[in-house]
Amino acid sequence: MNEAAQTLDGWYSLHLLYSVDWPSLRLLENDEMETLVTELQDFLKRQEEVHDKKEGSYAFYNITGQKADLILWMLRPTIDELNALELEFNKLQISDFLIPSYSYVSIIELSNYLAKESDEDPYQNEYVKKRLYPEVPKSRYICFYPMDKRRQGEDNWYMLDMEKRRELMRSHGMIGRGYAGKVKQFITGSVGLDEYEWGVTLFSDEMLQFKKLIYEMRFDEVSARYGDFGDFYVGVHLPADSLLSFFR
Ligand code: VOV
Repeated sequence: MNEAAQTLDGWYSLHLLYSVDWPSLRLLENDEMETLVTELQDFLKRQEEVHDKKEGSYAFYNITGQKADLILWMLRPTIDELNALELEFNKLQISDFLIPSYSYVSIIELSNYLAKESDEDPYQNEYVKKRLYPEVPKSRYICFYPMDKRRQGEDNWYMLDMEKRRELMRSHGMIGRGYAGKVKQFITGSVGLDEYEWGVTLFSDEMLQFKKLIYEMRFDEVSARYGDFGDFYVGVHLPADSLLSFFR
């Protein structure tokens, strides 16, 4: 059997995407709208508190285009917590006006392709811990998409030997490093958990940097030959204190 990469697995991840039922929302009286928004703001405040205590993290963005209006991304140590959070969100009044458009279950993942040999327990390494249990930034923009590594005829990622995959991932990493300070990337693995194999969640203060990075990667063999992509979602940060004007 071919050698599988070893993964370090961090927080569980749930991406929830919704479209807003604007015509129904417009029918709400002002006081009803205020109650609904306050309840959602309280939910987001609880997310912020968990984030501050470093017991999880989250992101809330307004999606551009018609595929969805909102993306809520939540990270927690267990899937049970995410399951409970989704239920809590479903019971908020705002959920009566939200139409689910996509969801994605995965886990923050690091592979050992570029890891250095060491006797140290990687889960105790401070750099690794920061990546497995990350603080999601509040950058102005988000870009999220699921993807697979191709398994088609001669182009089968899973049939490449470890050394070849290592070499290819090195080249992938070098391109990514060129965007240090411009784009922050989070890779979540979902083999056996969802339809795609990885989720790519990117943050930047400049939307154009997503296009530049992803375009450059398309010419790299890992993406050019072995990448298959799902739908792309991009959006703008939606701060909790702007929600009343957003929905009204
Ligand atoms: C800021 C950009 C950036 C940087 C620095 C970066 C670096 C790295 C490194 C060093 C590693 C390997 C070790 C690890 O950390 O796991 C990875 C791993 C991975 N990546 Fe990446 N990636 C980036 C960005 C980045 C993008 C934009 C994409 C989407 C590809 C595209 O064409 O749209 C991507 C995909 C992935 C995936 C799916 C994996 C897991 C592959 C697997 O088979 O296991 N990635 N990635």
